[in-house]
Amino acid sequence: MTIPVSHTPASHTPALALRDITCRFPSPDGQGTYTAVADTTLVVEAGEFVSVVGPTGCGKSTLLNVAAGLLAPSSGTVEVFGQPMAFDGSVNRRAGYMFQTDALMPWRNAIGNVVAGLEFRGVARAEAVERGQEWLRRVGLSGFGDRYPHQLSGGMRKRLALAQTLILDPDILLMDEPFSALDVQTRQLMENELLALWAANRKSVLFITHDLEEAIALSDRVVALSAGPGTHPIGDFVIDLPRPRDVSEIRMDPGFLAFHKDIWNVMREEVLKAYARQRAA
Ligand SMILES: Nc1ncnc2c1ncn2[C@@H]1O[C@H](COP(=O)(O)OP(=O)(O)OP(=O)(O)O)[C@@H](O)[C@H]1O
Repeated sequence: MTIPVSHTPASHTPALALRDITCRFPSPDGQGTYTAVADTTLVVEAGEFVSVVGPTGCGKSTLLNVAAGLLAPSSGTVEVFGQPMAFDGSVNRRAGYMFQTDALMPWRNAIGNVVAGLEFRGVARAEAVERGQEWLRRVGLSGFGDRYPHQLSGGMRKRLALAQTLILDPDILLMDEPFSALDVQTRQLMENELLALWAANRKSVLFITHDLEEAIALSDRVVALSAGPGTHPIGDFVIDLPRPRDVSEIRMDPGFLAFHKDIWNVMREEVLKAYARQRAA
């Protein structure tokens, strides 16, 4: 007998759905509360690459932390593939993370870093190493397995961190300005590598960046946020530029320039507001 698992086709269930999220923090003077994010709904469909852009300090990382299960919103709900997130101290187990600063362990060599997550999950050493070598190959680091993080360049460390995240085969990738510390050329190489890996095995991606060009070059959709307080989406743009994309070539595409103009028109005032507030603080 065949038991139906679900009546809802998987493609109709978003990978990630943040609904009516508000996040308040104690205000810096300790006298009241600061509403960083207000009534924000953000949905990432299965297999979709969504970038969130917004002025500095607007609440991008706050939203990512909510999606990761690391921060309980003051109000609102989060669903991961249709399952409500409990915010009971457990993180979003369907997600892998990549932050601005990588999470490499300096005392482990490259292969040791790549397999760490598998080992924590109880995968036998031999199998973990075999899969780790395969991932080092995929990110162009075969032959570097015995190097320690300090012996690798910034770009190599990023590729290692990417392998460390992807080896666990997360359904959702949460990325917070992962390439912002890299020089422009290395950054574009990494962005292309990320797109190639994503195209090979469509994960759902929520990518935070303050760089509008990076957002347009990578994404299926770009969500622009207002300045804080009370940050909320002010624009949602479907980026229907052709794929596969080369991030440096796509920047010359007239369609790219049109998206840049449209989104920047929406963001300009918010960026100026955030800048003025930071100067006044
Ligand atoms: N744990 C916290 N306690 C108090 N205030 C916080 C906390 N986390 C974030 N904030 C405030 O919420 C606002 C949004 O911060 P967040 O880091 O999410 O912004 P961001 O858009 O990621 O910034 P950036 O572009 O500079 O990385 C800021 O004003 C920040 O000071």
